[in-house]
Amino acid sequence: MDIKHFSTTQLDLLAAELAADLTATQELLSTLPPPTLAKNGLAILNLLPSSTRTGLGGKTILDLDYDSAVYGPKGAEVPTSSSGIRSGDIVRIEQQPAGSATKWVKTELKKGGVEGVVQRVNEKGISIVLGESDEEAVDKLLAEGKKLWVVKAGNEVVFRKMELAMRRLGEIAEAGQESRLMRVLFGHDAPSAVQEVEGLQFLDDGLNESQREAVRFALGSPDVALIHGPPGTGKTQTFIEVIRQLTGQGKRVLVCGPSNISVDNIVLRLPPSLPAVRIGHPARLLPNVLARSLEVLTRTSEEAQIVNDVRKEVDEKLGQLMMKGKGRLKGSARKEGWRDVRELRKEFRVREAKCVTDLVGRAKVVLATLHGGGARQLRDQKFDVVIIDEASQALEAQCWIPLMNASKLILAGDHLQLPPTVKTETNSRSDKSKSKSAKDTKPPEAPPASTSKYPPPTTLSTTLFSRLLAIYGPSIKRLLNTQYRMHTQIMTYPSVSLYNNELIAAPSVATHLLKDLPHVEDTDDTSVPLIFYDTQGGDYPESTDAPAAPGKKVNLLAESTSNPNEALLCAHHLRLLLDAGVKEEEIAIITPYSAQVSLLTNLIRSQHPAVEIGTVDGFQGREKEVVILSLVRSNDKGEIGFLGEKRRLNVAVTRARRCLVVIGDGETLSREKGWVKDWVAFMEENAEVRFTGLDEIQ
Ligand SMILES: Nc1ncnc2c1ncn2[C@@H]1O[C@H](COP(=O)(O)OP(=O)(O)OP(=O)(O)O)[C@@H](O)[C@H]1O
Repeated sequence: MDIKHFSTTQLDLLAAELAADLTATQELLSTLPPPTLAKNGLAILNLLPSSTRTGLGGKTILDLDYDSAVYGPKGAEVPTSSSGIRSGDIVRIEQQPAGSATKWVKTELKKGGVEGVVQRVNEKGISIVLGESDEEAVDKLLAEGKKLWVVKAGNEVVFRKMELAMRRLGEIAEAGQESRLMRVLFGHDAPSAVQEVEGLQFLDDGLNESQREAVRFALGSPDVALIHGPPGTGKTQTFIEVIRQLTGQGKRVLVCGPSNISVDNIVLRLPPSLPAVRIGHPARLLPNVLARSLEVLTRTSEEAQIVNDVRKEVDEKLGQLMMKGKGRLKGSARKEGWRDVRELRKEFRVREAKCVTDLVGRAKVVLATLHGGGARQLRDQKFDVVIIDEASQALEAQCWIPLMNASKLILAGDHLQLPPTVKTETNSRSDKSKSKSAKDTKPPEAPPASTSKYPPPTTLSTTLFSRLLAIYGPSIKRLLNTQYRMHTQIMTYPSVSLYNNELIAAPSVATHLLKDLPHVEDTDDTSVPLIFYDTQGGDYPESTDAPAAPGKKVNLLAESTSNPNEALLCAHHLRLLLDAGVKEEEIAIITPYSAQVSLLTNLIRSQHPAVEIGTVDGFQGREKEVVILSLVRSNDKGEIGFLGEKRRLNVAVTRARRCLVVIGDGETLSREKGWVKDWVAFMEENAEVRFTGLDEIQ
C-alpha cells in the first residue's frame, strides 16, 4: 500500500469525520432547546457555582451544585437522564439563558463559556476540572452570579492529534524515511520469521496453551504480532505475561488502548513491583489506578517535593481570588492577583517538567490511551515495543500516534466484534452507503494511479488489526481459544458461526448456571442458560416517535426505535430474577437502541439502581452473570436495522456468563436471511422458548 496515499486518504476521512461530529453537535445545540438536550443526557441545567479548588496536576476544579429551588434538597429530583454526562466527558460551562425553560427555543453557545473535563457527577452536583488558561474566563462567569448549565462538547483535540500523525506519516513516506515497521505494516516488507525465545519460563503458570502460544508468538515476532481474543478469552491476562516477560528481558514497553478503561484494566493487573507509570487526565482514570498516575506521582513521589512548594503558593493566591463577599479582590488588585498566578504557574510548569522527566524516565512500562501516546511527556522517550490492546476498536490513525518511532508492535483485538464508532461510513469521494451493516469491511475502492494490491481503506472503520489480517492472513495472528465467561450453550452459536467452531468453554464456566451462585434459588428462571421470549404475534410493536425537529435529521435521536411492551417484559423477567435472589449488580439489561435505554431507565432505575442498563455498543468488553437483551425490532416489513450487523449481535450475545435472556420478535428477526435468522433458529432449537402475553406481565 502506498503510504503517502494512505495518509492523504486518512486525512480526507478524518476531516469528514470531524465535520460530521461538529455538525451533529452543532445541529443538536441549534435545533433543540436546553431542556430537550438535558432530557437526552447532553446537558445539565440549573447549576450554581459552589467552590473552586486546585486539583491534581495543579488544575483548577470547579464545583457546581444543583439549584435546590429547582431540584429539591440534595438534587433528589434531578432527571435520571443527566447521568448521560459522566466523569471524563468534555463539557462546556455556560451561563444559562434567562427566562423560564419553556421559552428557551434554541441555544447558541456564547464565547464566554469555558471547557473542562468532568471529574464526577453525584447527588449534589458536578465537579469539572478546568484547563489551565481558563481561570479568568471562569472568574467572569462566576462574577455575574447567574445560573450555569453544562453541555457536552465535541472533542476536536483528539482529531487534531490523529491529523498530525497522518501528516507526519505522509512526510516520512515522501522523504523515503519509512522505518522497517512502517514498511511491514503497509505490506512493503514481509514480517521477519518468528524466533524461538530461548529458556522462556512462564511467570503465570495458569496460562492455557493458546495463551502460552500467543505469548511465545508475541515475544518471538521481530516486527509485528496479533493476538486474536474472542470474548472472555483472557487477552489482558496474556498481555500481562507479555509485558512481564519483556521487562524481564530489560525492554521498555509503551502500552496503549483506545479508551481509558482499556488501559486501566491493564494497569490494575500489573504486579505492584513493576515500575509503571500511567499517563492521562486523573479525572478519567479509575480511582484505584491513581497511585500510578503520572499527575499524582508529581505530587506524592520524592521527586515531587520541588513542585509542591510552588503549588501551595498557587493555591493561596487562587484562594484569595475566589473569595466572595466583602473580601473579594477588585480592580487592579484582582488583575495583579491573576498576574501572580500566571507567573507562579510558569515556575510550576518548569519544576513539574523536571519531575515528570525523572518519573517517566525511570518507568519500564508506560501506559496511556492511544492519544496519550502522543503526550508531550513522551516526546523524547524511546520504547522497544509498543503494545495496543483492543486494537480492533481503535481508528488506525489513532494507532499511529504512538507508532511513529516504534520498531515492534503487538496488537490484541477481535475483528469480529464492533469496530470503532464512525459517523461517516464513507469518504468524501464516494457517496453514501448509510447502512451500518457488515459491509463496513467491504474491499476498498480501486487505487488511483498506483497499482498497489492493497489500496488505502475508504472508511475509518477499517482498523489496523483487520487491515493486517487482510494483508498477511492468519499467519500473523494467534487465536486465544479458551473462554472463561460463558456457559457452553451461550458460547456455541457465536463459536460455530464466527470463530470457526474453535472456541472452548473453560471447565470452570462450561456448565455454570445462576442457580449455582450461593445466594440464588433453583427456579425455572435460574436453571437454564438460554431463554428466548418470542414476542411475535403483535402484542409488542416497535415505536419510532423520534423527537427530531421537523425537516432535520438529528443523528443522536434518529436511532430512536423503542418497544414499550418489550421494556415491560424486561421488567417482568427482572422481577423473577430478583425474587430468586439474583443481585441487582449481577444483572444487565442491554439493547441496541438508545431510545429503549431511556425507556428502560425510566421504568427500572429508581427502584433498582444497581441493575445496569445500556446499549450493546457501550457494553462491549463487559460481562454480567445474567444479561437481558431487548432486541426492540418488531414490524411487518421484517426490518431489523442495525441488528443486521453481525459484529454488534456477536457483542450482544457474548456478554452473559450464566444466563442470556433474549427478548425479540422471532418473526421479524427471521424475515431476512443471514446471521440473525440463523441465530433465531438456533435459539428456537436450544433455548427455553417462552411466549408470554401482555396480560401475564402487567
Ligand atoms: N488461563 C486462565 N485461567 C483461568 N482464568 C483465566 C485465564 N485467562 C483468563 N482468565 C479469566 O478470564 C476472564 C477474562 O480475562 P481477561 O480479562 O484477561 O480477558 P479479556 O479477553 O481481556 O476480556 P474481554 O473479552 O472482556 O476483553 C478473567 O476473569 C480472567 O481471570
